[in-house]
Amino acid sequence: MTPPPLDVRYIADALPDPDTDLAFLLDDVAWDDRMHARRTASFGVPYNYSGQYYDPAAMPPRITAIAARAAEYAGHPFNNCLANLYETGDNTMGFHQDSYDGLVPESAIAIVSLGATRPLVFRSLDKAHRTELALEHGSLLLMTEATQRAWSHGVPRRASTGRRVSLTFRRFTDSGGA
Ligand SMILES: O=C(O)CCC(=O)C(=O)O
Ligand SMILES: [Fe+2]
Repeated sequence: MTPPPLDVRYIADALPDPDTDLAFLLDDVAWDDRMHARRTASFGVPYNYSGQYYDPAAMPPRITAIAARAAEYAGHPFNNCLANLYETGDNTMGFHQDSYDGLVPESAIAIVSLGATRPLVFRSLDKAHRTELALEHGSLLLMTEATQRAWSHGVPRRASTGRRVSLTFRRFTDSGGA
């Protein structure tokens, strides 16, 4: 059986100063504890993510700069950043497809990774195919809407690993995500 096309683009070393970015995110972000699997924070336009409502929040300049870098690779701007903090290997993200409700059609979703390398596992919807990408410190991953339709993705539990932050950037329409 041929797997559906996995239309993703991985760029290693996409950021000029990932160590300082990581320190900023660990020290200065007010992380939200409403989710059990990991801590989160949202910047930019309001967002209904995984059953939680996130108020609009100004993007700190450091995140705006990362968004601009992601925009160069994606070819369009982003107006929301959903940040995920994985403090240990017990912090996870279950298999899911990112919703395009409220997003600009054909826009990319970008994942910037900082800290410990964790695999992002892609599974075809029929579960017949599985592939994984190691998301390294300072990397950027771009995913298309077609990929969300054919594959789910998740960050599984790991026995022993260090802290990781992911920043997921989305481009909402003016009527938005909430
Ligand atoms: O932490 C990651 O790399 C995955 C993030 C993700 O899939 C999401 O926020 O929808
Ligand atoms: Fe996702």
